[in-house]
Amino acid sequence: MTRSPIYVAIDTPDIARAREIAARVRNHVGGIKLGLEFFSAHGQAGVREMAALDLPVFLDLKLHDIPNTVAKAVQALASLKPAILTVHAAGGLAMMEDAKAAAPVGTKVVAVTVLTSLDGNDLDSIGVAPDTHAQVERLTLLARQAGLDGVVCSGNEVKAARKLWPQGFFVVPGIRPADGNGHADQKRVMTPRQALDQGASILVIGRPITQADDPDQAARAIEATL
Ligand SMILES: O=C(O)c1cc(=O)[nH]c(=O)n1[C@@H]1O[C@H](COP(=O)(O)O)[C@@H](O)[C@H]1O
Repeated sequence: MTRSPIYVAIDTPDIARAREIAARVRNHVGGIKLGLEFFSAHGQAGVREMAALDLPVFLDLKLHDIPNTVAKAVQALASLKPAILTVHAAGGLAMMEDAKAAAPVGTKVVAVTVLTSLDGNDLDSIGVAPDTHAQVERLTLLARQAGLDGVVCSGNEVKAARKLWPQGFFVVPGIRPADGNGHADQKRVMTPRQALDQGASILVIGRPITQADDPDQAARAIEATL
């Protein structure tokens, strides 16, 4: 049986709730994603507890600092052996190279390009040319040059990015089912089916599953569209 491409983003500081969601959706997802909210509340002990549920763990800490600091942080996380670990591509080439060198064998290190919560106006406001496509493409090439495994981008850019890096691993968040209500803080969104068709390797889906009355049913319904 091939694994589902869905990683469910378990964004909660409540570990009992995190365990409950993971247990309920486990047959309809390929893994769980633990990010800043969960890690800030529970740290490595919490990640180990969730890893005991025996689903691949995507540790999304979006590391972004000078190369030495990021490399040492990756070393400090290495014993967790996450399936996937994130850094920010905007940290630059040397930071990404050093992050990859410090990561355990078997951990995919992927770089966040342009957050899915940003649009062209947001890029302009931080002094970056207001073209999300061009910026994603540029950072994808940089991540490739650094020897990373892939990048994180929205479904809108994944086709163009994959063209630049056919063997890359493409993580796509900002996923909203067609019948869902509201994008919340996400600006560049796409349906699960479209994102896969455009070249996503995996889909990161949080609130459409975790905030549903029945997370298992929500995951199942999304899986049925794939
Ligand atoms: O790296 C990520 O996973 C990520 C990158 C990005 O550009 N946008 C983005 O939303 N994410 C993460 O994907 C998840 C999206 O959650 P929902 O909007 O609830 O589906 C969150 O855990 C975010 O931290």
